[in-house]
Parts: sequence; C-alpha cells; structure tokens
Amino acid sequence: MKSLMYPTRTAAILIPNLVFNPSKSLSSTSKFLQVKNPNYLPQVRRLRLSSSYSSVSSEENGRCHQKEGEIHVIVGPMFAGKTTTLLRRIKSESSNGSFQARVSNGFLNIDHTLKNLCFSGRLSEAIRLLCHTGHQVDSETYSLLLQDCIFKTYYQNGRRIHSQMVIVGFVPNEYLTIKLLILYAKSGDLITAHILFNKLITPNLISWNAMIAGYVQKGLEEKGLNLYYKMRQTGFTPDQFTFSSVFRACATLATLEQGKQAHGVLIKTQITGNLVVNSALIDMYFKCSCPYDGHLVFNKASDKNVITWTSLISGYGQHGRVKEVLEAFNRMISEGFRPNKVTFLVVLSACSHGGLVQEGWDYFHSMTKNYGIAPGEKHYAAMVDILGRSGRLDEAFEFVKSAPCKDHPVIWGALIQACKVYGNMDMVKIAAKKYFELESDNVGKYVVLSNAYATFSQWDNVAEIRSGLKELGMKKEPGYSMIELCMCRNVAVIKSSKDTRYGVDSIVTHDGEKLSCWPLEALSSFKQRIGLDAYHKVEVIGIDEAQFFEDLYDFCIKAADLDGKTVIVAGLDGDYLRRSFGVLDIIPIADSVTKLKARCEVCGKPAVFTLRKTEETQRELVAGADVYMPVCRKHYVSGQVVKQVARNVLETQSLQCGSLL
Ligand SMILES: Nc1ncnc2c1ncn2[C@@H]1O[C@H](COP(=O)(O)OP(=O)(O)O)[C@@H](O)[C@H]1O
Ligand SMILES: Cc1cn([C@H]2C[C@H](O)[C@@H](COP(=O)(O)O)O2)c(=O)[nH]c1=O
Repeated sequence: MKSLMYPTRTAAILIPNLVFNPSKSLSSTSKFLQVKNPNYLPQVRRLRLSSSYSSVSSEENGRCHQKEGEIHVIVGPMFAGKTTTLLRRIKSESSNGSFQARVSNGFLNIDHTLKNLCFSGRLSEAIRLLCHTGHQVDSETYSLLLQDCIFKTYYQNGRRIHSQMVIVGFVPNEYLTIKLLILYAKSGDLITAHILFNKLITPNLISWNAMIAGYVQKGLEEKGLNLYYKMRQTGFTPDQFTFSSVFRACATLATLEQGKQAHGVLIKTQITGNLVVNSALIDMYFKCSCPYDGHLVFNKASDKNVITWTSLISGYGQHGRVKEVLEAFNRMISEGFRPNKVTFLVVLSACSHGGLVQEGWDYFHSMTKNYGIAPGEKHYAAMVDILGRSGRLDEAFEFVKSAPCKDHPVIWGALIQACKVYGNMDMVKIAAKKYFELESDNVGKYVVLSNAYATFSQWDNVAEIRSGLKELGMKKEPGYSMIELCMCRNVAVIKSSKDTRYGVDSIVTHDGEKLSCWPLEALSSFKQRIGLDAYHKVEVIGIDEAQFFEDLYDFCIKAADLDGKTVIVAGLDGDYLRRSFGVLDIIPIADSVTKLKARCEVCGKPAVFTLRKTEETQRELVAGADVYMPVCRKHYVSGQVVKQVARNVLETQSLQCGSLL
C-alpha cells in the first residue's frame, strides 16, 4: 500500500506568549514558519483567528471563506488499499498517535475526550491532544485543564493551553483570565500575569492575592507590598492569603514597621486565629529581629499546630539560639505535637551550628525510630554538614557512601562544602566527580565546586570550571512559547450506505481494520445529519466508497471552497469495465491524486484494474473477493481466459468440498 504524498503537517510555531493579539500572532507565526521552512506556504486555515464560527455567516452570505480547503483523492482498483490509506490518514489527523481518541459516529468529541483524560489523571496527554488538534474547546474544558495545571504545578503545560487559545482565537472570559493570571503568577512570569491583571474588568480579591503572592514568591517583595497598598486603596479587605504574603514580604525585607502595620490591620479584620497567618507573623517578627514579639504572637495564638511550632523553632535557629531551639522542640513534643520533616531540618541545622554531633545523630535517628519519618536528602546533607563542621570528614564520607539517597547531588554538595573547612583535595575530587555526574546542568553546582577549588588555591581547576560555565551560559533553554503543532484535527468519516459488506456504520478494510462513520445515501444530507454546529467543528472529512455518491462533485467543491474543509476522498476510479466512476469528476478540483495498485491475483504483478468474475452486468454490484479480483493489464485484457480459470478453480473447490461432504 502506498502512502499518500501530503504536504508536511508538522510545524514549529512561535506564539507570542505575552499579549493576546490575533493579528500579531498570525503574522509572527507565518514569518517564523517561513524562516524555518522556505518551502512552507502559510495556510491561514490552520490558525483560527476568530472565536466565532465566521464560516456560518460567510457561507450564508455566499461569500468566499477565509480558510482554504483541500481535496485529496485516493483511487485505484479494489484491494489496492484505498480504505486502509484513508483510515490511516484520518487516524493521524484526529490524534497524535499516542492517544486512542473517542471517535463516535466518525466524529471526535474533543471536549468530552479532554475532560475524560483530565479526570483520569492524563493531563499531559489531554494538553498534547488539545494542541495537536488545533481546535477550539469550550470555556469549561479550558478551565478544567488550567486548574489541573495550577494544581499539579505543570506551568509550562498551562502556557501551552494559553498559546493554544491564542492560536485558535479563543478570547478567555474574566474567570478564565483570572485562572491564567494565577498560573502565570505562580510560575513566576509576573509580566504576563500583570498584563492579564490589567485586562480584568473588575479584579477581585483572588486576582489581587495571586499577583501579590506571585511577586513575593519571585523575590520581588517590594512590588508585592506596593500592590498590597494599591489593593487597600481600592477598598479591598485583605484575607488570610493576603496577610501570609505580606508578612512573608516584610520578613524578607526585614521591614518591621510595614509588618507591624499589617499586623494592626490583621487584628482589625479579626483573622487572628489563622494558623498559616500566625506562622508567617511569627516568622516575620523573628526575621525582623524582634524575637520577643515573635514569641508573644506564638504565646497568644489560641490555636497551634506543627507549622506554628516550627516557625518558633526556626526563629530561634535564625538567631543562633541553639539552646532555645532544642528547648522549644522538646516542649513541642511534650505538648503532644508531632514534628515534621521541616522541624527536624531546623533542629539538625541548629545542631550543626552548635557543634552538637551526638545530639544531631540522636535527632536524625529519632526521625525514623520515634516518628516514622524517613530522612530525606536534605536531612542527610544536614548530617554531613554536622560531621563536616566538626572535622569528621571520613565519617561524613562513609555516611554519604552508605546513604540511601547517595544518588542525590545535594548530599555530595554538602560533602564538598564540608571539605572546604577541613577537607583534603582528594575527597573534593571524588565528591565533585559524583556531583557532576548527578547534576551537570545546574549552574549553582559549578559555583560550589569552583569555590571549593578556590579554597584550596586550585586556580587551574577554578578557571576550567569558569570557562565551562561561560559555555553553559551561552546555551539557551528552549523557549516555552515554542510548541509543536502537528496538524491533528477534528474529523468526520462518511461512506456510502450502499456498502454494507463488513458493517453498516463503519468503514472496514479488506483485512479488517475499522473506523466508525456516517453511512449516507447522499452527501448532501451530511450537514443536517451531524448538525450545523458539529459540521463547523469538523475540519477534515473522509469519504470512502466515493464512487457511489452522485453528488460527490457538488459536496466536495462546497466543503473545500466555501467551508474550508480538508476532504479526503477514496474510491474506485473505474468500474469492472474500466469506465470512469464519478470519482474522476473531482480530479480537476483536487489538490492531489494518488493512484494505488493492488497485486494481480493471477501473476502477482501490480494490478490497476478490477475484474468481475461473475456474469452480472449492472454497474453497481456491491461485493468482495467472491465477485471481484484485482488484475494487471495483461490479465485484464485476457480477462475472459482469466474468468474461465477462476470459474474452473471455483468449480474444483466446490467439487472437493462436495466429495468431502
Ligand atoms: N490482491 C490483493 N492485492 C492487494 N491487497 C489485497 C489483495 N487481496 C487482499 N488484499 C488485502 O486488502 C488490503 C487492502 O484493503 P482495502 O484498504 O480495504 O482496499 P480497498 O482500497 O480496495 O478498499 C490489503 O492490505 C491486503 O491485506
Ligand atoms: C469494480 C466495481 C466494484 N463495485 C463495488 C464493489 C465493492 O462493493 C465496491 C468497491 O469496494 P472497495 O472496497 O473499494 O474495493 O464497489 C461496483 O459496484 N462496480 C464495479 O464495477
């Protein structure tokens, strides 16, 4: 079976990721495509720029549609692989090959499919499918996908959804814009988040909070605080989420006055009992060098949990008050609270600063023994730090080698750091080798190693690392706005209802491959059968057994020229007498014609004709191998001889069957 020769379907598209501007997106996209592939002819049809189905109005007005359709014709004798080719083509149009899309009645329900994928935890597949179909989906579907991206922190995927909206010309409503804003703010892309924020007609508290939190998380605390004041001026009352961000910002900036003011607002709003807010407040006071106030907030808090306790313990740790750290930790335990991983990290860090090796070991072991918490790589690294700081490098090395997380770079990084104080160069080299193997592309690691070499005055090594870093700096990450758009689109498949050989509502190849379809008497009934809305969503229409449709020409010309559809037609070019079937009428309006060949049943050579083995003379006679056989020219011409041979074979077979019976 020959495959069809179609223009390339895959293109890398650069989508402006900041500003939604359909006209811009089109021009930049086509420009980019031209640069990537000089032979590429920009096809406006691929990028839907209008959110409404303009095809409806233009069609009804009788005007030419802006999208450009295509007609591809697959012809040949019976058994040549026409249906197989059509089927493969349709499948590749409707999915990217990795996903078995739900195709019912020959029509892919994209919204339903995407939601189902999302609900079954296959978010990435859903996004791939969304991008590959290049199709518009409804707000609800976009919302579900975006929400899942935010929840799973799949920010890059979220951006792909946004890019897809831009491509198909979907204008997000206020609700979706806020979702996008949250996504961008959380991912750290505050510029885009701000553009979206400015687009909001009425920014609500959620959008203000998302922006403030985004700035604070990104380390732009001042901007976050400024936005908080703007929000207050606009008349909004902050909630627990606002306060958490504000206290965090004040803690980092150590701006006690602003923190205290916000604390005053908090008291007025009576959200004082919130655990997360109180923890942030305690942290703020400690970081602003007011341990007394931090302690006061802690004592006054009516409700406490492990986070509140850990904030207090961590606060003491920040001030180097190792004794208080351990006291608070013990008090926490005695009051019946269970420490978590973070609490232990703070305690181990305090032990490191206090040079408390034995205590460190005790706390480290008690994690598993008393609390069933498996120490993570950071706890192991903290232990390495404790050992390293106290000069027990060999012990630290053995500990690293036997650690279950020995394949995590952080633990080797800790060993390099430890070596800086008391270490020997041999150990640095071993640790560095491992370190690079595990995380070669992290710039931070090179810096750590470079510093370690510098400690030992190994300037050659320092220079080598720096030049490596330079090269690394030149290597750019692929931009997230670059997406692969393989042209997978919504498809509908039609066949003639006359052909019920292998199934009523599916096209079936001679070797059993199937695909659901619309069995129609006349193509003119298609639009009405699937409904106008669904018709507009369909981008690719496959037609099998096209020779049986009398209105093939009219349908194809309208679908391609006016409605911008890609029509793929498969059918017999000639009948058993080699007279043309109606399929040939569409050759003048086709973009491509592929003539497939079968294998001659007599000699095995390429076959381009269909021989009818029986004596029936009507033109249309639906049947399979019992009546027809593909033949080469020679065996078509000597058809009568062939027919006789065929009859003889059939007779011999029935005789054999009879004698067996
Ligand atoms: N003589 C033959 N030549 C080629 N394929 C044949 C022949 N006889 C049976 N087949 C089978 O038919 C398949 C093609 O089926 P199909 O795509 O339905 O053809 P058509 O285009 O005629 O509908 C081939 O893959 C092969 O398995
Ligand atoms: C040659 C010839 C064929 N037909 C019918 C027979 C089959 O039902 C279809 C062709 O099926 P295929 O899967 O595309 O091979 O057409 C006919 O009615 N008249 C003919 O002359």
